[in-house]
Amino acid sequence: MNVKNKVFLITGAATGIGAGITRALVKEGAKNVAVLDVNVDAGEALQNELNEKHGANKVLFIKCDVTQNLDSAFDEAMKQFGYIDVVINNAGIMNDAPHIYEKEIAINVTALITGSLKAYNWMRKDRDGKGGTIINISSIVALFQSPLLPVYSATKSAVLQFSNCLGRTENFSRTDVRVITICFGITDTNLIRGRIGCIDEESEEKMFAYLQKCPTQR
Ligand SMILES: NC(=O)c1ccc[n+]([C@@H]2O[C@H](COP(=O)([O-])OP(=O)(O)OC[C@H]3O[C@@H](n4cnc5c(N)ncnc54)[C@H](O)[C@@H]3O)[C@@H](O)[C@H]2O)c1
Ligand SMILES: CCCCC[C@H](O)/C=C/C=C\C=C\C=C\[C@@H](O)[C@@H](O)CCCC(=O)O
Repeated sequence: MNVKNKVFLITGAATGIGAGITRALVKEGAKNVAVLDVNVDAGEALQNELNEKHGANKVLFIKCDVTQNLDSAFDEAMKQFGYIDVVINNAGIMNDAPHIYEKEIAINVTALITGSLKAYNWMRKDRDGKGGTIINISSIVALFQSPLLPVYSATKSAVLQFSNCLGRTENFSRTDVRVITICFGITDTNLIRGRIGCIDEESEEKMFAYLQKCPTQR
């Protein structure tokens, strides 16, 4: 994809993969990037770092919990930049613990679908838009059965299936909106550091031991 002079919105981009994508986009000549995240300190630090390096107002941090104020945060980005060419739904957590998994589904699935449909309705050329691209972040665990992360894996399979269905040729040909899914493998970010909540203690111990052996932990 040629990113030059394009406007991007990316959720969960204050740290990790999203922050890495943001850095790469501005380096490659993106016009603007709206960074949405709940982590205000990291989001503002990224905004300030990249604006100092690449020019004022290149990156705009907007505080956003994708389960609470996604709609108004997307509207704020649109108001600031006038159009969004590419929306990247990247915000995600990995925690299958009994008291957290519903939040995991809300962030990884519900908010991602809400963000995709909002972007789709903005961009579709059969509704006054000018086309665009939606990129949804899934995982390699969408593609095989991982015994240690059943809920997280289900959320990432849901992302893949939803995105592939929305992006089908029948939809693309009338809307000019491309929908792309990226299934990352293990990547060294906060997501895989420390202990990860699992469905029970046995799984949590196995997960901890597994991650200790990963090259990213060395
Ligand atoms: N790291 C990996 O191994 C890996 C592999 C495959 C896919 N992924 C996916 O990549 C995406 C990014 O994860 P990462 O590895 O960079 O982890 P990360 O924890 O560094 O980044 C996730 C970001 O999402 C933000 N976030 C969390 N909840 C939010 C909410 N409710 N609203 C707004 N922002 C919120 C966090 O503040 C954080 O900045 C996730 O969807 C994750 O599932 C990660
Ligand atoms: C395990 C880290 C999860 C990171 C999630 C991210 O989205 C990417 C994941 C990529 C690969 C994950 C592999 C997971 C494998 C484990 O579920 C399990 O199969 C390993 C077996 C360990 C054991 O049972 O002792």
